[in-house]
Amino acid sequence: MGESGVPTIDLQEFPGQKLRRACEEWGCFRLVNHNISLTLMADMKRVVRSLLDLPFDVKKRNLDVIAGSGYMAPSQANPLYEALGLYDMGSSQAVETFCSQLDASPYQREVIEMYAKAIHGVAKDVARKLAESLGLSGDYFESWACQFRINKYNFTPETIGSSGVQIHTDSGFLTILQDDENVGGLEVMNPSGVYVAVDPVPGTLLINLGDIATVWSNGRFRNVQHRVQCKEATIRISIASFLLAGGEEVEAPPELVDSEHPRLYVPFTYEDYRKLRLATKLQAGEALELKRIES
Ligand SMILES: O=C(O)CCC(=O)C(=O)O
Ligand SMILES: [Fe+2]
Repeated sequence: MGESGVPTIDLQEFPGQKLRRACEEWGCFRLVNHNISLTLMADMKRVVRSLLDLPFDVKKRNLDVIAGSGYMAPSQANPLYEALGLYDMGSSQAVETFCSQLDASPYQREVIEMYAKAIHGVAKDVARKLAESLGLSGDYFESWACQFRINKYNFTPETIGSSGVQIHTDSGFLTILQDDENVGGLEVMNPSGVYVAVDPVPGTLLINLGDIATVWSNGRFRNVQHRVQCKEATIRISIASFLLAGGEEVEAPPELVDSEHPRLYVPFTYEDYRKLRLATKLQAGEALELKRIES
């Protein structure tokens, strides 16, 4: 366990019970022994930083493919935050388009392609282990879409103490976060409902479960609320990869539904859910209440 109490999961062990508890109680955990090389993580961080340093006119060429998937400029809600994004990172065509929009060099393309492939693999591997921890086996996640977002926080001495990204849950199934290995600021809600700082641990990845994980597990897994606060006067960079959902309606597998665990949510498509979150501005998982089956 780290400073904040966030559980640590070793992907090379057979983490079944520990993994399940982490997902039920926290909805997040630190992943160690994940098979992404430290070199690739460091190379990717440098590439991402230089893309986010591009002029505004170039960054805004990174258009939405689905709502909110492209460039996000600093906004009234999150004035210190901007992001570039890519949908779907499992598609080499989409990776190619993203790189072309940003005039990425052949070297930068190569790093992005390698990282996208490797992280997509880890995302599916972790998802499979989550299912196994609930006693399920099978290829649920093979064709699920994966969104990629690189985040920059323009922190300065004047902004210390203010918000970097407001409280939210991630909307998809799970997120793999390569958080800034030097600059802290991420906070997650612990099982007692208190925000705790997640200090950087170089070489590891952080997994956050989102709203779709709660639906898919029929309420067993927690969609962790989190936020980013400015604590240091330094640019902060993070790389988020979101395993979202499949193209069909999202619903808990029948094995997770019985008389003691009646189905909690009406089946819905991820696309509809994403629109619902945007339209209602319910960003912290509350939109799920609108999908609950009345009991
Ligand atoms: O930058 C971070 O550490 C967190 C980013 C985040 O929560 C997100 O991209 O959804
Ligand atoms: Fe998030």
